[in-house]
Amino acid sequence: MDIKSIVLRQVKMDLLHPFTTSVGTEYDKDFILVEVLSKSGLSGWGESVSIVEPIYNEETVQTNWHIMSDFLIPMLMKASIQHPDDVSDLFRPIRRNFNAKAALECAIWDLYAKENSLTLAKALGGVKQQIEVGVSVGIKNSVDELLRQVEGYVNEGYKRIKVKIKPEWDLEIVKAIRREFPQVPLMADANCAYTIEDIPHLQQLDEFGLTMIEQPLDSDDIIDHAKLQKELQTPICLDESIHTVEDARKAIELGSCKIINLKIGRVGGLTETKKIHDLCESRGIPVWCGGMLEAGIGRAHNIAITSLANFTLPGDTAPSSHYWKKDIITPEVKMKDGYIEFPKGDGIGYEPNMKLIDELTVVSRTFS
Ligand SMILES: O=C(O)CCC(=O)c1ccccc1C(=O)O
Ligand SMILES: [Mg+2]
Repeated sequence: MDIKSIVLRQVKMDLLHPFTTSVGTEYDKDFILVEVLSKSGLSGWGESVSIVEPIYNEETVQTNWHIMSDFLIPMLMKASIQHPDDVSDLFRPIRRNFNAKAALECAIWDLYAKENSLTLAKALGGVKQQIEVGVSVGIKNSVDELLRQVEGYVNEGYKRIKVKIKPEWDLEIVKAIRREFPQVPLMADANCAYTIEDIPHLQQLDEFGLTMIEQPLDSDDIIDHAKLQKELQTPICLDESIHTVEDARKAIELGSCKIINLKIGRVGGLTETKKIHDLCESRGIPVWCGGMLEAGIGRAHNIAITSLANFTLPGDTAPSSHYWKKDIITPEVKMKDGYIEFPKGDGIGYEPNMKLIDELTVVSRTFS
């Protein structure tokens, strides 16, 4: 693969609705778009999931800009890349910084698929034709506000509802949702809001038939997750704790989870995502694709990876209109009866809307 230049753009978009989790509220999104241009005249695109504050993980837009500009891009420009799988090996000397690595690696994957006239899903070894879509519902000001939103999502056809929980916003809301929607596939995501002292409290969730509880305990604690899982009927799904295939292996062997949420950004790219997917498949652990409120480019990568066989649970891959007045790709991602169809075009299969991207760009830098 012959890389001619790489463009970083920091863009800013307003979210249609603020999104609140146990760690904070996002009103808008500043994030980095990566464009890798080849000598053959094609462009591959990637999007970093980092936000301005280091509250989901330790990375931010600024740390990404630094790590990409000063380390990762110089490495890429010097290397000879035969296949996108080479990129994660190339980046290995740089510790962590998973979101930064993933944004570049995703752009290389898109470029590779385009150079070989393949959809990204096909290039990744995907087999599915359409994907089931779930929705992640943030913390609200009142139970009634939450219930009316859930009702709207159920009517729109989402295949699974995920609610954000934290102490004081958990048992009451799950109970209220179950009362009105006894059958809806329901799960809860705590974003690390509990401790091992909360075992008796969390056990009270067992009676509501949740498909899983996502990341109840701290991000770097798979030991206590294993203790908790032994005391809970509800399956634990890990999100923040899993960055590598080795993390996944250890968590599975300890019994820290029964399901894994895969986020391309959190694990440093598509190659590592595939490795974790394959490991989970061989150990009987289902996976699903998480979301980080991505704009269209990141969303397109999420859709492509969800085509792999062991993504058997609905993902947080809601359509563009759930997040944005206008998305940065054409066509926008659409959902019909709770499904997203895969795009047919090469690579990510959606075209970046360059006019809109230029309008939203705060700063850009070209490396050649
Ligand atoms: O993109 C989406 O719709 C999922 C939103 C979501 O749950 C989330 C959004 C930002 C940061 C962390 C998470 C999470 O899954 O924990
Ligand atoms: Mg989560």
